[in-house]
Amino acid sequence: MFYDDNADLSVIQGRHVAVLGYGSQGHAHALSLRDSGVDVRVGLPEGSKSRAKAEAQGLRVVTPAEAVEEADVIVVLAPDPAQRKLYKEAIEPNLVDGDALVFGHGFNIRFGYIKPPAGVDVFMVAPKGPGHLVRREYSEGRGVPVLVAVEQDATGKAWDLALSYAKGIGGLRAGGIKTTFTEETETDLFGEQAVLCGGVSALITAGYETLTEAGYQPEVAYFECLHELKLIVDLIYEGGIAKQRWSVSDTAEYGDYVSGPRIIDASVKARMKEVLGDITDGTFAARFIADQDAGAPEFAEFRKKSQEHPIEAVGKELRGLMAWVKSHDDDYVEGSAAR
Ligand SMILES: NC(=O)C1=CN([C@@H]2O[C@H](COP(=O)(O)OP(=O)(O)OC[C@H]3O[C@@H](n4cnc5c(N)ncnc54)[C@H](OP(=O)(O)O)[C@@H]3O)[C@@H](O)[C@H]2O)C=CC1
Ligand SMILES: CC[C@](O)(C(C)=O)C(=O)O
Ligand SMILES: [Mg+2]
Ligand SMILES: [Mg+2]
Repeated sequence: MFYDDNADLSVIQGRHVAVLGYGSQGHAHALSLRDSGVDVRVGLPEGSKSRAKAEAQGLRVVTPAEAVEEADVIVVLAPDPAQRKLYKEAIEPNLVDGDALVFGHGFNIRFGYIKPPAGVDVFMVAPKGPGHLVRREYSEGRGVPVLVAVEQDATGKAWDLALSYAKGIGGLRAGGIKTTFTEETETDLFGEQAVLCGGVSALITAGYETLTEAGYQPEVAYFECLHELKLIVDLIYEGGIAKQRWSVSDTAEYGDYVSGPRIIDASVKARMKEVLGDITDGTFAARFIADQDAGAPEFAEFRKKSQEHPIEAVGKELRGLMAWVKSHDDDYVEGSAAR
């Protein structure tokens, strides 16, 4: 594990950084690096709706090509499917030997959509958390753990720079782990699909549907299967699964042992292995990129269907009645997954 004492902030402070993209991760990296005393400019296309936000937050915005030309550390934080074209059009023509190309996730390198030239450093600092929380934690003096990998060390100094960058966004306050682009990409895609996003969303929805279809009140089902999850996860975050079992009733703990494995049984684990297989052999990446290249019709349909689920309407109403449950993010539009 790497912590703040293992990195020298002056390394990244001595470079010129271009953050391309100002979404979930882009705004967090750009603002936290700026607050860590680093020279940062943001690269966004003319007409990008993020331009006004970055400027309002005190950052200088230029086009991606101008940003790459000015800088010697180029951070690729546009959406994964947009990175290939961004690289071809704005990054590759303006890269010079000695520059560093930085990623927040290894997708485009792991699946071969981007192939950097030999003379540049290529590294990754991948926060293990959503960008809005990466920024929130940094601002509150804490951090989100990061995975750090060097794919290409052209200058012989890529590790020092990568760790310095990780310190600049607050990642080494929480801890950094050395990894590879392959390990980060495959575990990250698996985690978000099987557990953190796909698995949890499907579990919540199935629980809610089971209760409401049996005639229980939707509001009771929402509190039981969604709202209380945060309170339970807070205990797991603080003290592992054991602490959750320490706080819940013996009735709940016994029911956990009896019924948990009936829900998440060996067949679920077998399907998790299939999901991991689709990730490692490139099936998932190819399906995602093909849909994006076709204008994302499958993605749009998935989003529409999930946003129309009754759990979202019930949740909106109930959250509106709890003054303390409010979004920390001014630009979040209630009920929409789109950024
Ligand atoms: N979201 C997360 O929390 C995490 C993301 N990552 C990784 O970080 C990277 C960025 O993901 P994320 O933050 O979700 O991305 P977002 O979807 O939030 O990125 C959107 C931003 O990118 C801009 N953008 C879109 N196209 C371009 C382009 N061609 N050139 C420059 N900017 C562009 C958008 O501008 P506009 O407003 O005009 O659309 C917007 O500012 C990915 O590699 C992802 O896997 C890693 C860990 C967690
Ligand atoms: C869990 C989703 C994630 O991998 C993340 C926030 O870490 C992502 O790609 O957004
Ligand atoms: Mg992740
Ligand atoms: Mg991810």
